[in-house]
Amino acid sequence: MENTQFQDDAPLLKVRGLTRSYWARTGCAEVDLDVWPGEVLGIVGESGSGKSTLLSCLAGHLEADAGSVVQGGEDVLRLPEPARRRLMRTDWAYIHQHARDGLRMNVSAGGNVGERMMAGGARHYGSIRDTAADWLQRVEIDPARIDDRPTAFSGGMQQRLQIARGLVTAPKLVLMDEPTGGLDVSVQARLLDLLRGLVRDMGLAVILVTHDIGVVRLLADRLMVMRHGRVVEAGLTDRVLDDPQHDYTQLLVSSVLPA
Ligand SMILES: Nc1ncnc2c1ncn2[C@@H]1O[C@H](COP(=O)(O)OP(=O)(O)OP(=O)(O)O)[C@@H](O)[C@H]1O
Repeated sequence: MENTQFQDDAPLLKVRGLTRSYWARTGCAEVDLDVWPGEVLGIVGESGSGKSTLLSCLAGHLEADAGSVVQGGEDVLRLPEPARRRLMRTDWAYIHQHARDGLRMNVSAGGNVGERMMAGGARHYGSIRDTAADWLQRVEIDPARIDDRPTAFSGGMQQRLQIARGLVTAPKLVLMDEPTGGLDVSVQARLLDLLRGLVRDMGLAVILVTHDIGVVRLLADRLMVMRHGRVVEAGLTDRVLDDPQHDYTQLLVSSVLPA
C-alpha cells in the first residue's frame, strides 16, 4: 500500500545533480534543490553565476548534461517531447523576463489567455472568454481591452498579461526569470505586489531567478545563492539575507557585486 503520509510530505520537485556545460565553460554544476508545494524558492547570484542555465534546463529550453528533475515520481528530463510540452502548457508555467518572449504579440490579449486554457483542454468559447476577462481584471488590465493586441500595451501591462496567460491554468509550478527586470522602478513595485498577492492566493510553488535582492526579500520563502554555476549557500530567506554564512553571499547582500 502507498504511504500517503509520505506523499503529502514529499517535495513537489526534486532536482539532483543538474549539470550543464558549454564546451569547457560551466553553466551550472551538480545543483540539488527541492521545491515544496506553495513555496517560493529564490535563486540569486551575479551575472554569469548560472541562474538562467539552471532555469532553462528545468524548463526544457536547454538540454542538461546530467542530473534528474523528479515530479510525481517521474523524471521530467526524460519525458518524451510531447509530454514535456504538455506539462509546460498546463501544470507548469514559465514567465520570461521579456513579456514578448512569453506572449503571442499578434494575438489579442483575450486570445493569449484563452489559448493556454485551450491547451489545457477548455473548449467552450463563452466560458473561455469570460475566464480570460476575469484574469485580465485580476492582473489589473481593463477587461474592455480584451480584443487589443499586446503590442498596444505598455511594458508593465504586457508583463501582467504574460502572468495571466501563465497562471490561468492554475499551474503547480511557476518558473520565473527576472519577472520584474527591465521595468521602471514604480512599475516593478506594482508588479511585485501583484505577484505576491497571486502567489499567496493561489498557493503557487515558484522558482524565481533574479539578481535583485529586493525581489527575493519580498517574494521568496527560501533562497539559494549561486556562484560559478554552483550552489554556495541555501536557507530561509531571512536567515540567508540577515546572517549570510558565505563570503560571496555577504558581498551579494551588501550589493558590492555588479548585477
Ligand atoms: N550560450 C552560451 N554559450 C556559452 N556559454 C554560455 C552560454 N550561456 C551561458 N554561458 C555561460 O554559462 C555561465 C552561466 O551563465 P548564465 O547565463 O546561466 O548565468 P546567469 O546567472 O543567468 O547570468 P545573467 O544574470 O547575466 O543572465 C556563464 O559563464 C556564461 O558565460
